[in-house]
Amino acid sequence: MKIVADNTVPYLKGIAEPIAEVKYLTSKEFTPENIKDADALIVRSIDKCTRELLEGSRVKLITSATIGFDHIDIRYCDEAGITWKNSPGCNAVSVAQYVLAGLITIALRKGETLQGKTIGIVGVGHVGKEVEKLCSAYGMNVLRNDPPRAETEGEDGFVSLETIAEQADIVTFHTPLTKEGRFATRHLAGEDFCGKLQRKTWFINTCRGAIHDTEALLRARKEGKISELILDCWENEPDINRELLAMAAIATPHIAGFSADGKANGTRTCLENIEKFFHVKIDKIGEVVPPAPETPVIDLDRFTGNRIEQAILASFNPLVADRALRENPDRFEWFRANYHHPREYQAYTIVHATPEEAVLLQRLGFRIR
Ligand SMILES: NC(=O)C1=CN([C@@H]2O[C@H](COP(=O)(O)OP(=O)(O)OC[C@H]3O[C@@H](n4cnc5c(N)ncnc54)[C@H](O)[C@@H]3O)[C@@H](O)[C@H]2O)C=CC1
Ligand SMILES: O=C(O)C(=O)[C@H](O)COP(=O)(O)O
Repeated sequence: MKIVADNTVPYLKGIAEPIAEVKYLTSKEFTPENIKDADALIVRSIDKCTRELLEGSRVKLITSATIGFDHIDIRYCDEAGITWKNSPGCNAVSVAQYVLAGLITIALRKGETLQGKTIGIVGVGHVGKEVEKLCSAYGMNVLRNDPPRAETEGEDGFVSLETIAEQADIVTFHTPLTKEGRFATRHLAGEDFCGKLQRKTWFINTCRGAIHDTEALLRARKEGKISELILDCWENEPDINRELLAMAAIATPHIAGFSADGKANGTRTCLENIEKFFHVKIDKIGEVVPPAPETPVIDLDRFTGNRIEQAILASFNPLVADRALRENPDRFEWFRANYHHPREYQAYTIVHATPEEAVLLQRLGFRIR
């Protein structure tokens, strides 16, 4: 069997080699010529799996180490008999931890507390549910919007997008990017939505750039309808809008889902998909694990104030990627390919927590000693 894999999928090299010939390519090298004799492709969101790439190839399976699959032309794949798979939920916790870290960063900067603020979550799937878990545990009120779920499960527990615009202090988007159908999300955060914002909203996009309309966002920010922007996803990545970058409170190069844990989950899922599809056994899958954190113990006595918040930011601080991107916006994709993947809370043990601190930190996912 022959596998062609993106050479920036972490923890993959050497794992499938016992059962397949594996060729590693950069995203640019994903050309019809280079993939034509592959049985399976292991891809990331930067590898566009289009008709142009796939037509005439012998590819039978495309497996993406990502949650999103808007880079795969699924209509063409279905037509051509190519099975495609994403990695549902692989980095959902990572995105939720990014959102909480971003909110804490801004709250500390403004001298405000998040407790008691209302966050509106648009799209309550794998990621949205994790965001809800963390924000509720941290003491925030949650409004949930998910029309496809409301339609199948009933309206209870869900509100309209209009209610979110009017009542939420913070709005965070966690939908897939879809361009057609009743629930299409392209430019969901456009003129209409931004026009309805009532509360000098903090706006977060960590799903896909095109769910917001850049011009509408810029206008809402200038008019004060949006007071804080946390942007991980941008229209036209990697060529991002520089004015929006300058206006964002936190700006990162699409790394919200880039925890080491999430990356390992994505890689493992791809390998499991290959096992199932080709009826093979990849013995080394168990070796796909994230490395231990450099400092696995977080001592709260190290911090003079805001000890819980400082512990959270010690595990992941979005300002590191933010500063790098602002200094070199042209290196958007380079930062993503050369990112130092942080571990999630579960990899850290907290010491010297008071009983109250321990309860909250444990609820967020940290270990306590
Ligand atoms: N920045 C990053 O690094 C990452 C970004 N993502 C993005 O986040 C997206 C969501 O991920 P998951 O939660 O795992 O997906 P999911 O499929 O588990 O959940 C998406 C939810 O959005 C809902 N939805 C669909 N259309 C909607 C609409 N018009 N309005 C409101 N809700 C709508 C769906 O019903 C579903 O419950 C992914 O498709 C991906 O594009 C995911 C991981 C990392
Ligand atoms: O999982 C997704 O969906 C994402 O957006 C990923 O975090 C993007 O990961 P890469 O495709 O850049 O590896």
